[in-house]
Amino acid sequence: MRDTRVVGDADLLWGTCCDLLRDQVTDGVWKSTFQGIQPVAVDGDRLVLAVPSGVVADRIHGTYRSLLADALVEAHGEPVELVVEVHPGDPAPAAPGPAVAEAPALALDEVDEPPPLPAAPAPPNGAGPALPGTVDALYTFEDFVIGQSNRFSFAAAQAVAETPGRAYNPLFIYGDAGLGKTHLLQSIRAYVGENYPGKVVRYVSTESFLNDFIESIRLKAQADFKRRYRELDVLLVDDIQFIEGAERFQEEFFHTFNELHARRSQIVLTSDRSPDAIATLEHRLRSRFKMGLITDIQPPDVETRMAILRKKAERAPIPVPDDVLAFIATNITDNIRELEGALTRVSAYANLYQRELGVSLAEQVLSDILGDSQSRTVSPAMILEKVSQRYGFTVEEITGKSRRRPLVTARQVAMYVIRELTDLSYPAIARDFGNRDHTTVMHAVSKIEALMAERKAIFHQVQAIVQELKKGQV
Ligand SMILES: Nc1ncnc2c1ncn2[C@@H]1O[C@H](COP(=O)(O)OP(=O)(O)OP(=O)(O)O)[C@@H](O)[C@H]1O
Repeated sequence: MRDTRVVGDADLLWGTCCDLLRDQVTDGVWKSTFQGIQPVAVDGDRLVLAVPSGVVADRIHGTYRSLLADALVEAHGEPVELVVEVHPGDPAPAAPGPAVAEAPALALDEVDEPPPLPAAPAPPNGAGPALPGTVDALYTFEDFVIGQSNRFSFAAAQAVAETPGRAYNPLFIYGDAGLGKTHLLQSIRAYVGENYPGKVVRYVSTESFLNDFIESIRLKAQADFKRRYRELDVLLVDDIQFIEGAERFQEEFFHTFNELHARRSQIVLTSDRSPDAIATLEHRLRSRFKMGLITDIQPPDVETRMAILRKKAERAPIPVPDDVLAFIATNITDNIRELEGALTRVSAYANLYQRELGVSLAEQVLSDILGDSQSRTVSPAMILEKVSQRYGFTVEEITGKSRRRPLVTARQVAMYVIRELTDLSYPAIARDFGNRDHTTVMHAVSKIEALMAERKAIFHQVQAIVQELKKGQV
């Protein structure tokens, strides 16, 4: 039983500790050991954690003992006595729903310990353990701003979430990068998770799906792979255009699709282009993609941009007046990520320096960016080079595996800037950083966003990198 009197503090302490740990372990270790841990209570300097199995408890007492102790000291300010309880099958209380987290798709060279044992018996609905406050929870239908440009896609996504497998099957949503496709997919996942606790949902990026397929062949575990992707009620596949050129995977996906469709499981696909524009898509797969409903998302008009900013401003560190939002919405026109980045910078600056947030301050903070924001194309290579110059690490170090603290910050800044200034999706960025899991990039982006409002050094580093790139100073 969770002690409700002190559990809030425990969540806070453990959440901070997780932020620190997440940067220091591989994705494999994170998922096999730390992700399923739940804070139970904190009492003075004593923290009680629930772990899903004896195996995880052993790892915490053994291999990760000092790592965890250091993170707890840093999070709490002084040493913490740790009590570990084994709670098999304890569902995550703050999980957004029973949806299955993205398949681990472990790149085996990233795992610095033997492949993990299943951490806990899965609850009947297939729920994976989830952490309070994971970035995915940000994406819900409630947070999605509806406008002319996305109304139809939103309505279709909501319809399939409300009646999975009954409305349109498959639903195929396409549109340029950064216009909200991932947001809609994650919203379906959260909605079904909340409203249909019995249904098994899987969200997966096409790259992870493909990795998983390749691994299943390598490990001769195809039966397991089939079970993971075919025994589902809802399959949500992001960025399906990456299936282009992967012939064997197209064949496999064709059979997966047919089986899911035959059992009336809902399939939702997103892509940066229509099925007809995916060049090397097998004919039979193309016709499957077109047999349900196809919707597209266009760049938002100024009212929608304004409304998106207003929504986003609810999470800003200080209130942002409407005229500042209008200034940003009129000056940044076709890229929602850049729109959000501008708001983050302006509100972070006003918060850090306790300045009144008005249009003139916004103009000042964004002056260099606004000059030619539409014209200059910034590539990931240029961003990595710039981050490398500023932090004094080589590009190989920044995209590599070492988890030394200053290097991790440089890496997270690079991920943040790439996400904001280029069209690359989370999985595509993750691939450029040594085939990491895309959730690592999501985590880095939200972490840097938060740090910009708290630490002047980080704010100025990001600001300088973005401005210099925009001015073409490579
Ligand atoms: N209509 C909207 N309302 C609120 N936020 C939005 C909307 N559209 C996009 N966003 C936000 O813009 C950002 C980019 O959206 P998202 O990642 O879903 O784009 P995408 O189309 O999946 O692009 P990519 O495939 O490149 O990742 C996210 O932070 C998302 O929450």
